[in-house]
Amino acid sequence: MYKYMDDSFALHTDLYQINMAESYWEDNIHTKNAVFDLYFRKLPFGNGFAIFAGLERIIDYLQTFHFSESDLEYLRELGYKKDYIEFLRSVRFTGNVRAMKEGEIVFGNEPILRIEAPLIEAQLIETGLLNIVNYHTLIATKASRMKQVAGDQPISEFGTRRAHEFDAALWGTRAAYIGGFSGTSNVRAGKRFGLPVSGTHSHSFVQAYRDEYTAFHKYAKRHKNCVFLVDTYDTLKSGVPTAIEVAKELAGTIHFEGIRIDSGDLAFLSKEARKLLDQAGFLDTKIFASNDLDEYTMMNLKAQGAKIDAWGVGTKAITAFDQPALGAVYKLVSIENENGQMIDTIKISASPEKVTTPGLKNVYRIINNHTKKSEGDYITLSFEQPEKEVGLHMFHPVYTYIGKFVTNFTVKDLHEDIIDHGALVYKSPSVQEIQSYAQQQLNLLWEEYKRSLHPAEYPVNLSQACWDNKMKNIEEAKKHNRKSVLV
Ligand SMILES: Nc1ncnc2c1ncn2[C@@H]1O[C@H](COP(=O)(O)OP(=O)(O)OP(=O)(O)O)[C@@H](O)[C@H]1O
Ligand SMILES: O=P(O)(O)OC[C@H]1O[C@H](OP(=O)(O)OP(=O)(O)O)[C@H](O)[C@@H]1O
Ligand SMILES: O=C(O)c1cccnc1
Repeated sequence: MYKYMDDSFALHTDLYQINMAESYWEDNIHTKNAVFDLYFRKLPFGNGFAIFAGLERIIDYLQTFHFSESDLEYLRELGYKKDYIEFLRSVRFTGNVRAMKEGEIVFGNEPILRIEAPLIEAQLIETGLLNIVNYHTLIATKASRMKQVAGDQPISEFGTRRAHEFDAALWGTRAAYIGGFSGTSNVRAGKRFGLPVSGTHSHSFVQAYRDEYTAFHKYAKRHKNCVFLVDTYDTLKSGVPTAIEVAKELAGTIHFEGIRIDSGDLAFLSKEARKLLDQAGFLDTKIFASNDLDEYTMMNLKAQGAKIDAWGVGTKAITAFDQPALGAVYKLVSIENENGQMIDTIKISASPEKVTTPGLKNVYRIINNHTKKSEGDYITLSFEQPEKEVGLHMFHPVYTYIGKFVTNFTVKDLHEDIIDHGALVYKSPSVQEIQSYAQQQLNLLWEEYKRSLHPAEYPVNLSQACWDNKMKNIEEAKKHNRKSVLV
């Protein structure tokens, strides 16, 4: 139907990247070494932290990066010249990637990924990287807010039908699992990522058999573990009593795992349903709740004493309903000059939080040996060795008078080597490992940073050298550009 095959991700980018790349190539600066930082500025959902996700997909994207024949043909049709197109044919990602592990707890203004690569390569991958990190990290973070409320109770991911198309459903499900969900209803995600899959049944199933008694019996005939949906007609007068009746009739042949309530007053109905189940002797039969749930409704239901044991969450998690974008950015922080030396670069802005932090940098988590809790994150220039310091002066990067002197600490380098000169040097963990890594890392945080409402601001500090370098770059940028917006 369409003229071209969709057979690579190289054109999954903005046109301006292809145009800038052409100028770099024409000007013969395309092979200059460049360093870009990928980070977001502001935590989403008013949360006190975010959970990084998406690295596995990034690795795949970078490892397979190439322009296919149909990509090149299309670029020819758009009017790009033959010599540039011939050059693009050979482009692969040959640079270095240092990144946080998936499941890492991450905060604003710290590089999640650091790309060091020939300028043209680093430029061409910007849009793809941001597209991945922005969505995966947003969903993992949203899911973790719900997990905070659910505690030990399982949350099933039900969102595929409401997600923004196929990719978002598949990878969003994975991200939700990383954030703490217990499994998914998406069978493809189960197959692809090894996620636990589970399911109940729908209202249409009951409607198809007309009455609940027949529907539950038919379901039980082929399925040992039964969670009956009880709200098709009347939850307390019909759904729950019928589920109990069928479970009693089939005692010994099925496991009456639970009932699901999907409408009405979930607090009231779950409490009444619990009474009915207990009276019938089904003390271990669980009550599942679903229906447009999010962390606020879940918290409220708990506060009302709802007798809910497990949650099904779709729309509000998979679409990051209350904040649809993370706003991660990708900024050039250093580039090779005509003499082959790396020079730092800066983007100035009137708002201090938008001024970039120049230089090749590392990010460390400073863990207090006594409390085993994090004192904050510490961004240094790459030559610094904070692990060798006896004390660190950690201060706010904008309000520099806010600070502390930290001793007796352990330094955790938050970046791992992922790709080295184009070669993969990192083995992606399983999603289960990533999920438990995220939960473990949260233990490093004081509760003040983890509460879902008005959390305290976690310190993300610059080392003195990094801060001095930033100030020097600001001064130089002002000198070189008299029209600078910064006065
Ligand atoms: N006790 C409760 N406290 C707070 N929110 C609740 C409570 N019970 C249900 N909700 C939430 O209220 C929202 C709307 O539920 P409501 O009962 O108005 O519609 P509904 O049950 O979906 O109706 P429908 O029958 O059309 O599906 C849902 O997000 C649901 O999760
Ligand atoms: O409410 P969400 O958090 O988005 O979770 C997904 C919803 O999808 C289903 O409803 P739907 O009305 O689509 O189908 P059903 O007939 O199975 O209830 C399910 O019952 C959930 O309510
Ligand atoms: O298994 C379920 O109960 C389910 C799956 C997807 C959407 N809503 C419910």
